[in-house]
Amino acid sequence: MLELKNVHKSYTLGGGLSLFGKETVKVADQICLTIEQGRCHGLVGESGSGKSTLGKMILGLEQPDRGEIWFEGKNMLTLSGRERKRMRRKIQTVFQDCYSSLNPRWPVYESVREPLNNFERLSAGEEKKTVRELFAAVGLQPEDITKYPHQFSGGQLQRISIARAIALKPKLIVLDEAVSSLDMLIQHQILQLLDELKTQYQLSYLFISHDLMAVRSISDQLSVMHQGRIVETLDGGDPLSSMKHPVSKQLVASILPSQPRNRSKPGLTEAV
Ligand SMILES: Nc1ncnc2c1ncn2[C@@H]1O[C@H](COP(=O)(O)OP(=O)(O)OP(=O)(O)O)[C@@H](O)[C@H]1O
Repeated sequence: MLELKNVHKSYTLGGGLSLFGKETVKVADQICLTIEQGRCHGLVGESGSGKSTLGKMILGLEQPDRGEIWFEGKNMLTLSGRERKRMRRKIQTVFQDCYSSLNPRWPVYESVREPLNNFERLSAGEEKKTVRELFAAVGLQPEDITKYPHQFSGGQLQRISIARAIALKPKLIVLDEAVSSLDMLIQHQILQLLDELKTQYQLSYLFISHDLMAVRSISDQLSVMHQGRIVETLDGGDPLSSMKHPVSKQLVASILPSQPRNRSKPGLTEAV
């Protein structure tokens, strides 16, 4: 359903006035990645490895320097503006910071209806009914729609961000650190909700996180990123025991086991 073919992206750091001149950083290097319909592809890697940039290129918020991004049989990078807009509604996102998608001065109803208002022609009554249904789908009460963001907990706000993301019945959702700011229990509940919605709406996810355990718990496939490259992709089985690349093993080693005595020592960097 989504396929990235040999995608490259670099950023040039340092302006013309910089004492150190310009430096080019590769954030996507020969990226090939496939996400099938109804499946969750997890993307894990250390901070700065290029995960978010990859998500932004899929969302059309950043342009690759080279390569192709195919979605439902069309190369997104060669579409006309109108066609791209039509396709883009099928790819939505949920970020870590739910405040960025929810206007603190609006009742949450306004934030969730915004995409419907932009893309669908619904009457006021239909719109309200749809928003109420979306709230129920993410486990919130229909009467919550009149409240403001400050009246919700972090977990409830993330449910509202998810309601907004599924409002246009997308095919793919890019979840960028979507559960990272939540405590373990709420994280578990949101992951469970995402899993249920995946089945209910036949959704595909790109689930980006630095948290290997969260990625492992929801993903059907898992890729490890390091310095702009995908160094390993695992499909099926327990990724923790099948990982072979030194970077992946280092990620596994960095998970704190419940018994401190069993913690492995980090320090695989020299093998990378
Ligand atoms: N707009 C930009 N201009 C210049 N450099 C950028 C820009 N966006 C990201 N970068 C750099 O690109 C690299 C990859 O960033 P990116 O946010 O994609 O990594 P990440 O793996 O998602 O990290 P994190 O887990 O910390 O969010 C980093 O070195 C970052 O500083």
